[in-house]
Amino acid sequence: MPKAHKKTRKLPVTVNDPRQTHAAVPSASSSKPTATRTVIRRFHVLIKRRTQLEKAIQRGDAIMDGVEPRAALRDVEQEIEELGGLGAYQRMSSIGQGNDRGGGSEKVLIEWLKEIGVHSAAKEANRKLQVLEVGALLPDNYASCSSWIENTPIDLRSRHPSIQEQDFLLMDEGSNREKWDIISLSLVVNFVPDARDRGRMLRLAHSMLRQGGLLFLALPLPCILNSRYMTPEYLDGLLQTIGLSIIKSRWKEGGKMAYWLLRKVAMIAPAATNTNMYHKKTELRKGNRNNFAILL
Ligand SMILES: C[S@@+](CC[C@H](N)C(=O)[O-])C[C@H]1O[C@@H](n2cnc3c(N)ncnc32)[C@H](O)[C@@H]1O
Repeated sequence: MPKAHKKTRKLPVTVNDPRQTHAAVPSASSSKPTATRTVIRRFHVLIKRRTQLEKAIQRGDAIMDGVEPRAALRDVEQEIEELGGLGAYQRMSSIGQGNDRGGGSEKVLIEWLKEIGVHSAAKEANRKLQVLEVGALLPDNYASCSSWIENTPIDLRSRHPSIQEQDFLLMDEGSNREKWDIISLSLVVNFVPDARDRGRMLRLAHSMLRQGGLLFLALPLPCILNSRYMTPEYLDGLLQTIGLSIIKSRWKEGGKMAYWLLRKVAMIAPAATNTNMYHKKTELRKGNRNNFAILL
């Protein structure tokens, strides 16, 4: 196994990650927050563009936005490669996590689980909660809770032997149905380039949670406060339609992150709500906004 890097070592963006645990994470000061955010944003743009171009190629489009899709896809893939690929994105994200949030978002989830009594109930029942952590950059985020949480970390690209390399969207729904007590989607839904795949991700999480199970969702705040297609109220309605009821939420104006704790409840009957508004993009706000959307 490659050696863990020292805490203070600076890494160029193109260097592949060492197999890290919490103990081996570079300090937050090892990369400037603005540089980190710029690279992360560029990755999101490139990954979205890649999906659009792949779809255009599948449709057989000769031209997309004035360019030949295959040539444009090659350029996008080259730029992703030059930035260091998914490995560099993950390393930047783990640094950004420290800079922006004072640590990983699992801290928020653990705090909430204690607040709502889930932690003491699990301890009393002497039963470990089965947690599926999607998009895990480190293998040991829940190590401090090992007496009451059994965590299964997965990611598209595993950075450690204990993290399963698995696309959540490709997990077998049948064998995972109602299997999990808690699923964490922290900064994962916004990584998914396609608005319908984001909705599919939330629906799949709902299906994989046991009745009364909990979904932890974390998004960059601009996804809900500065999007043309998304507001906190819209997200609430969409989640209710899926059968996810908000029991906790946290963000502050001017902050960077938004967090929700959602409970799996029965799905709202389609007649009781206007589900159509979640099937196609509807402009909810005008002006200089981003285009983040989730569609069912
Ligand atoms: C910005 S990082 C977030 C990491 C961490 N959860 C956090 O809150 O800081 C997003 C991670 O999600 C992973 N990811 C994105 N889509 C995924 C999917 N469909 N299945 C599994 N992992 C996924 C990416 O590979 C990346 O490592």
